Amino acid sequence: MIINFNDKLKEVCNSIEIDINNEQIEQLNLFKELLLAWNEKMNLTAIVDEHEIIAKHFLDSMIPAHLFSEGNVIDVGTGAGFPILPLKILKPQLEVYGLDALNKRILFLKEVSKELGVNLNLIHGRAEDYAKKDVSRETFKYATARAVAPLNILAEYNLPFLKIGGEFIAYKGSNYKDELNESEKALELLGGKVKKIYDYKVPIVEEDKYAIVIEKIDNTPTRYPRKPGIPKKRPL
Ligand SMILES: C[S@@+](CC[C@H](N)C(=O)[O-])C[C@H]1O[C@@H](n2cnc3c(N)ncnc32)[C@H](O)[C@@H]1O
Repeated sequence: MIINFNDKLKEVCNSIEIDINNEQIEQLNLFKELLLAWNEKMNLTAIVDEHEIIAKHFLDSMIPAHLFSEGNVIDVGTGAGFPILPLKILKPQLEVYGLDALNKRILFLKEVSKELGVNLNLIHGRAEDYAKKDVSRETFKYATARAVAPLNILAEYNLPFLKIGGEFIAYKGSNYKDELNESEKALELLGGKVKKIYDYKVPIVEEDKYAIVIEKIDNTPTRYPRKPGIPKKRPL
């Protein structure tokens, strides 16, 4: 099977009614090339097959882009930049932040954003620490997370960053219903409420995915997030 990346990018953008121009297509291509090249030297992603990288990283990150309008977004556990970098390329009006506990991934993203000419703010640190800081606490319109932790843990990482009315958009797989059931208490404690669930299929791999949109309806009590490691060890 031969996949034409550019055709897939156009197809996906067409289906979500977002315009994509040649410059954006070039940026996504360059990002893919840099990811493939750097991944040979350091562990950026466990997925190595190019078709899977296109589908599971790029297209999966892009399809929910229409859920974002404008404002600032923090991607918690951004890793090699998914979903935040494809989102920024598709929606340049977003002010984007990528946070990760692993510095080598942040260094990779510094290099990529420089090469692409994209303004991506990068923070090396843990969500539990960064969400306590005045500069970041309850200051974001959107928070995202993909492949980082189950939803009850993610809620404690992400909801403290949001201002009231903001949205946490969690990229999830078919296990999302169980994760949602186990997150009821966490959402209530942290000031979140499920607003909608957007379901989609990732082309090429034909995988069912779900973007869970959780609205921040109340301030998060200052005791959350708890100390680094505690949300994972003792989920709410
Ligand atoms: C499996 S990777 C996923 C990366 C990317 N979001 C994706 O979808 O490809 C998970 C990332 O989350 C980061 N991470 C996990 N817990 C974190 C925390 N508490 N604070 C910041 N980063 C965290 C890890 O360092 C890792 O880079």
